[in-house]
Amino acid sequence: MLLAIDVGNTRIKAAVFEANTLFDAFIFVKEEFAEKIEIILQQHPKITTMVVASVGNLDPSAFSSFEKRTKIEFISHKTKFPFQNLYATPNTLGIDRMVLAAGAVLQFPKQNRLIIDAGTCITYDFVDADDRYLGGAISPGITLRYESLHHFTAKLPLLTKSYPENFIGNSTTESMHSGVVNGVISEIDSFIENYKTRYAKFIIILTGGDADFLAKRLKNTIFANSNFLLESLNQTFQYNQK
Ligand SMILES: Nc1ncnc2c1ncn2[C@@H]1O[C@H](COP(=O)(O)OP(=O)(O)O)[C@@H](O)[C@H]1O
Ligand SMILES: CC(C)(COP(=O)(O)O)[C@@H](O)C(=O)NCCC(=O)O
Ligand SMILES: [K+]
Repeated sequence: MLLAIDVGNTRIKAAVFEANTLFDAFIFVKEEFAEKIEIILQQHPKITTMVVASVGNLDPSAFSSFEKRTKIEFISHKTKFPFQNLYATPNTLGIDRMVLAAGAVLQFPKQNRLIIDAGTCITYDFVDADDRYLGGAISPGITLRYESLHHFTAKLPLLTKSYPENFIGNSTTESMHSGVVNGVISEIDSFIENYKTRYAKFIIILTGGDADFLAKRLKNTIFANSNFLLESLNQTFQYNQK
């Protein structure tokens, strides 16, 4: 069994896989890391390998106490990926974005793919049908937008995300919800429309902590899967074993 671990900028996500089947999934913060991994290893003693993709600031030494019990594979820029990377700065490309692109290629062969990861940041990644990774976009995620409205102003409160009742916000809180939530929805819909002017056909994968919240409000047909990064980590590992 394999434990896939995705260290994002807000939370750590982990999932236990046997071949392509996901058995169990966990979400926690970095302060809970050692304790949670210990519990997962006790619950699933057949885990032989941990596969890690990190863009967060968890110190790699956090893994050292588990080294004797399982193999630990860190996905890095040196890992083999199933696409040609056309990013002008491949060494600064987020490992999470590379793993998402790999998962899209392995799960959806021979087609154009747009992957949208609505996490701390919203990332857009495009891999064409010839398996060329072209790049995409990075914008602030939903919670980051609420936090920055509060942090960089004197008068705006810190709100938790909520669907606006009206498009035209008729109070401070409604204006903020409309600005953040309708803003993100408009951004994603309009990015997709923009890709459509360049590519006649592509599949869209939506993932990240806000995927389910956003999926029901988006215009385009989208394949929402909050475990897509973890599944892609498992597949990237298998691809490297071949
Ligand atoms: N319990 C939660 N705690 C924190 N963020 C959450 C939670 N549930 C949903 N979210 C949303 O998930 C987003 C973070 O997504 P996630 O994929 O975990 O980020 P990252 O991979 O960057 O750590 C935030 O914008 C937030 O709105
Ligand atoms: C853009 C990101 C901060 C997104 O992180 P996340 O929202 O998944 O926590 C991460 O992919 C990253 O640090 N990227 C490096 C820059 C780049 O991809 O070009
Ligand atoms: K992201």
